[in-house]
Order: sequence, then C-alpha cells, then structure tokens
Amino acid sequence: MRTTEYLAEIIKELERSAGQMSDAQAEQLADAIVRANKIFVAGAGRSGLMIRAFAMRLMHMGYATYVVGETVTPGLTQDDLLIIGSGSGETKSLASMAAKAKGIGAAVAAVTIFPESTIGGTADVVVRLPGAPKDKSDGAFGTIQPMGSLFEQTLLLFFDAVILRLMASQKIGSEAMFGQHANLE
Ligand SMILES: O=C([C@H](O)CO)[C@H](O)[C@H](O)COP(=O)(O)O
Repeated sequence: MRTTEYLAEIIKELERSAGQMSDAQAEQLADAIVRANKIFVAGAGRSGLMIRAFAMRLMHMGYATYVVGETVTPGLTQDDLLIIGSGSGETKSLASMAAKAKGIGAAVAAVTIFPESTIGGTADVVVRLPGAPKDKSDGAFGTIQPMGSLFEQTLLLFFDAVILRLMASQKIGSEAMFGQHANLE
C-alpha cells in the first residue's frame, strides 16, 4: 500500500474506535477533573506523550496540572486526582503509583484498553478505549498498526474530546486558553 492508503486505513480504525467509547465513562472523568484540587497525569512511553499533551490543555484551561516525574511536580494529596493512561493497564511503575495514590486517599482515573487490569482495578474512574496492547498487535484487535499505536492515537483524540467537553461546560474559550500558553518558547 502507499503511505496515503495506510493513512486512510488509520483514519478508518480511529472512526471505528470512536464508536466504541462510552460517554458515561467520559463524563465520570470530566466530573473527577472538575472536582479535583490538583490534577496529576502519568503514563509511560508513547502513552505518556499523549497524556502530557492532555496536561498542557488542562493547564491552558486553568487547572493546576502536573506531570508525574517532572522536577517541579509537588506532592499528591487526598484532594487531588491522578489520571493514568496505560494501554495494557499493567505497566509496573504506573500500577505501583496508582496503589500509592489510593493509599494517600487521592482519586485515581485510568484510561486503558483493559478495565480489569491491575491499574483499572485500582482506579475509581475507568475509561475503556479500544486498541491493541503493545505485545499483541497481531490483527486480532482490528488494527494494522504496530504495538499500541491505535490506543495511543485514540488516547490523544479522546483527551482532546474531553477538553472540548470541559470548555463547553466551564465556558472557557480558545482565546482565554491561549492567554495561558507558554510565552517563553
Ligand atoms: O511506548 C509504548 C509502546 O510504544 C507501545 O506502543 C507504550 O505506550 C509504553 O510502553 C507504555 O505501555 P502501556 O502502559 O501499556 O500504555
């Protein structure tokens, strides 16, 4: 296939994925974000890149948002929310982070392919997204893409949809958000 044909196939996969998501689960995540004092996000590898993009938009909206592991990230408290993006739901560092956050009394949200995973089972709010886990992308999960690519793309688009949902409910527009954007870049 040509590159543009692969791209068309990826877009078809994403359209199929969109039809498999739950609005009720998305609402639970949006509610948890609005209720939280501070929001922490965590993810490994490519899933981590996608959740960092989400953190930036939450910051643009005025939410106190931190990426776990950054030098300036403060401590988590019981009034806070930890959002983890993990396709497998089994990434060890994230599973232990979720357990620690629960021990502190914070709310934990997981966005994952597998709600029954270790991280999904620990979380208070679970959003299931379609996709193939990184070690089993053999066609059985309806994707031609390698490893966790479909999940990771879906994660980015899902988070952008959550941002639009929050912008509407909190009545915050793009111009106000741009006012929060980094001016030292
Ligand atoms: O980077 C990744 C890999 O490229 C899969 O496509 C994963 O996102 C990373 O290994 C984290 O895995 P999950 O926690 O299962 O998302």
